[in-house]
Amino acid sequence: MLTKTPEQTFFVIDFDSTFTKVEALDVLGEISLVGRPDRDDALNQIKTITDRGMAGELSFTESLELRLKLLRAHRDQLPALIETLSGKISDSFQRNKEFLVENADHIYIVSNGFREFIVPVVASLGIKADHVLANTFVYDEAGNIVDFDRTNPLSANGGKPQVIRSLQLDGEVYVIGDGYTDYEIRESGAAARFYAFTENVLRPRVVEKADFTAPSLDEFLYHNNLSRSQSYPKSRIKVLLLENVHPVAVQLFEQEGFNVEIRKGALDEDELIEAIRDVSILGIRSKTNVTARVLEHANKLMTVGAFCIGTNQIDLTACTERGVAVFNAPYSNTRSVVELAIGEIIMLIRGIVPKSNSMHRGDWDKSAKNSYEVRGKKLGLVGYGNIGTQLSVVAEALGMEVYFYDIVDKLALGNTRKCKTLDELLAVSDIISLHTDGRKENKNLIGEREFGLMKQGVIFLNLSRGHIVDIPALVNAIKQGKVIGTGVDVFPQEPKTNNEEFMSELRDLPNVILTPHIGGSTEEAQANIGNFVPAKLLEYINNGSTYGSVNFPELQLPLLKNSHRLLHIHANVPGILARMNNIFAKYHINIHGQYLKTNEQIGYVITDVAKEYADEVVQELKGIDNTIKFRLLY
Ligand SMILES: NC(=O)C1=CN([C@@H]2O[C@H](COP(=O)(O)OP(=O)(O)OC[C@H]3O[C@@H](n4cnc5c(N)ncnc54)[C@H](O)[C@@H]3O)[C@@H](O)[C@H]2O)C=CC1
Ligand SMILES: O=C(O)CCC(=O)C(=O)O
Repeated sequence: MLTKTPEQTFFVIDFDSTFTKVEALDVLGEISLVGRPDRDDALNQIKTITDRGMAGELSFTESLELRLKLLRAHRDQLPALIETLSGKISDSFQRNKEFLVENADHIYIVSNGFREFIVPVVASLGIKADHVLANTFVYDEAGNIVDFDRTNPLSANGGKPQVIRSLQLDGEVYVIGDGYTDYEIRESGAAARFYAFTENVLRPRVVEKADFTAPSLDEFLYHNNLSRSQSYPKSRIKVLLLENVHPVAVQLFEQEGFNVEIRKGALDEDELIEAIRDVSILGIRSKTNVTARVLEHANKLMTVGAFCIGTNQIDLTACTERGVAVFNAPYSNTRSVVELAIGEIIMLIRGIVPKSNSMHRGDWDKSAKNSYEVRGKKLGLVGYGNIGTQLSVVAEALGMEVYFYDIVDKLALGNTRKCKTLDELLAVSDIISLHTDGRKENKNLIGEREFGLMKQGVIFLNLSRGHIVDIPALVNAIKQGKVIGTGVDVFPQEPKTNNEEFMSELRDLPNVILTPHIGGSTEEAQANIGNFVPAKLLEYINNGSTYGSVNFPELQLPLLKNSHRLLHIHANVPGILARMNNIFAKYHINIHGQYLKTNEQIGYVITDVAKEYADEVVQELKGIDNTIKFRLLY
């Protein structure tokens, strides 16, 4: 917390890699050296000199001299530099423009860079030109940048403390920067605190020396209890992404300023318990089980994103009881599964797998025996949801007769025929493909009895969930020739990572295509999911919206404007809304908007209120019996 009021505190901010994400002279080099044959070499040299300067191997003046010589820059190139840098302002600075504008009298940019580009870039966030302390270029008559003003203390080592002292600021000085020269201000006594800014670059030597680390400006503002755009700094919110989710998801969370940890494989229950303790947002795919036991240790968990369709790996009831909202991607990979199913059906009905295998052994067996077209064959779909329906459309386009069975009464698309019972579907189909969801009741949905009902020589596919098929029964049916072609993508036990061996009785059986749960693993599907799920999670975190949640009452909320948003999750018992509104009435709170939605387990109440209210309001809302979780957003 600030020991002095903001009026008595001055904020000194570094420019390169702090206010902006980049080092300006590197960017200038990319512009000024365009078309030069030695461009790459010169850019590398510039970077090396910068690093040597930072490591103390060169004096700052020397490093500047050398870099300017290599840059061979011209005054006319500065507008392009300014434009590029303006697009590279650090995210947390952009988010907190209001703070910067409101406190402009107390903010100084102190940099070893150059005023010519710093002033216009920082002006866009309200920083005053006379509060920018930096070097200036010297040009020749033709406008070439040939030198720098050597009388400026910032062109030499130790310049920053010197210029800050010369300002004679009447109050405490807090420095925010990424470099050693920023720490030197504090070391020299010219500042009371140094915050190592690590949003763009983390220099261990600097972090080690800092009084505090600020992964973002939000963190600095939160730490000092100053006005900010985020009620709680995102850098304090930990996101754990498992099972190799697409990099675009990582990028989306990082852009928002979250603290993101990624792991390639799935975690077992004990590993997840260990990893989840301080996690607020968890991202998984199909192999990580989020059990009630895991949730007991997940005190900070707000939301889980299943980067896939199936959510049977998540104990949804336990999540709801604990106020954890779960989201998935119900459509993003459906097309990929459909394409794989169609491909496999054709390969299996033609017996391509054994033919290809014998070719690899050098055998040439050109024959039409047991090879068929799909046209006119009866395809039976068990489960007529998002995948089943798409598959029916594509299969009909190939001339197949499609039948389906679903426990819910579904509209038949095209010429598809609805079967009244599973038995009816099993008996009529030449090819059977499973597309039910993974609910527990579907365990061993297809077993000995069901294989017995199928036609002799049926083709059988399971690309849905492993536990839906009794594997020994399937193995039997294959061995007895009942099933003559099989495609299986999902298994009751799947390896957690690519390093584990796949164990199954289905290995080494004839005309069986085994795939490692990759029905939805295409570049397109994974990129779609990588964008879709974070968007849902961010809407929930930033706005409270639960639209598309698989376990929470769905609320699509308006954007928050000039209000504070109070989010109250409670067990669905009578009287909670009345108790909340009594508290609002007691404290004369002006309500801007209120939204309530319940499901069997919980109620979710969002109240937008005027920004000024007593601290006790939040405490009393949290204290209502049966409250599960409370959050405040602004
Ligand atoms: N192999 C892979 O990589 C992928 C697998 N999947 C899995 O595919 C399956 C289907 O996905 P979607 O079509 O998106 O799901 P969905 O939820 O849209 O459709 C499932 C359908 O199955 C029906 N159903 C449930 N139990 C049934 C039963 N016992 N008998 C008949 N119908 C039943 C439901 O009423 C629903 O219409 C899911 O299990 C999903 O997890 C999804 C994507 C990728
Ligand atoms: O890609 C994955 O990890 C799982 C795909 C899947 O089974 C699903 O989307 O339900």
